[in-house]
Amino acid sequence: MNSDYKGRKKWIGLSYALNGLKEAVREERNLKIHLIISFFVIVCSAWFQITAIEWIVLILIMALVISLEMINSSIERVMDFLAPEFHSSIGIIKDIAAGAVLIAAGSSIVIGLIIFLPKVMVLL
Ligand SMILES: Nc1ncnc2c1ncn2[C@@H]1O[C@H](COP(=O)(O)OP(=O)(O)OP(=O)(O)O)[C@@H](O)[C@H]1O
Repeated sequence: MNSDYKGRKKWIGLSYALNGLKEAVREERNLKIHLIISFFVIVCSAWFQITAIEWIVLILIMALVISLEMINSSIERVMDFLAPEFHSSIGIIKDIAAGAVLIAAGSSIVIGLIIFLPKVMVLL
């Protein structure tokens, strides 16, 4: 019975996580943009028949960007809920979270160029 409860709790936890994902996709504009870009990257990767290592690197960086964007959105909501007033400390907290997304997104552009630029050059 105890293990049955634990099993049910695990699935309930997963449904909460999926609910969070659904909410973020529905409400967060930047996340939608990241998802659309990721979709095009996947299509291009399949078209260029990239190697397994290249797939792994792209999947990791896309997952990092999307995850950080969700954490950034979560921090923004926490701050808006706890401290809706305008304050420079709140601004800095939000800016730092947005900076984390910027680092990952910037790295993803560099990785994309390293992988796809030589393949595109061959076509020209
Ligand atoms: N309460 C506040 N006090 C001070 N500055 C704030 C406050 N709320 C937002 N800001 C500033 O505005 C920026 C954007 O914050 P906002 O909560 O509007 O996020 P957003 O427009 O959804 O941004 P993002 O594009 O990162 O998702 C913050 O990074 C911060 O510099």
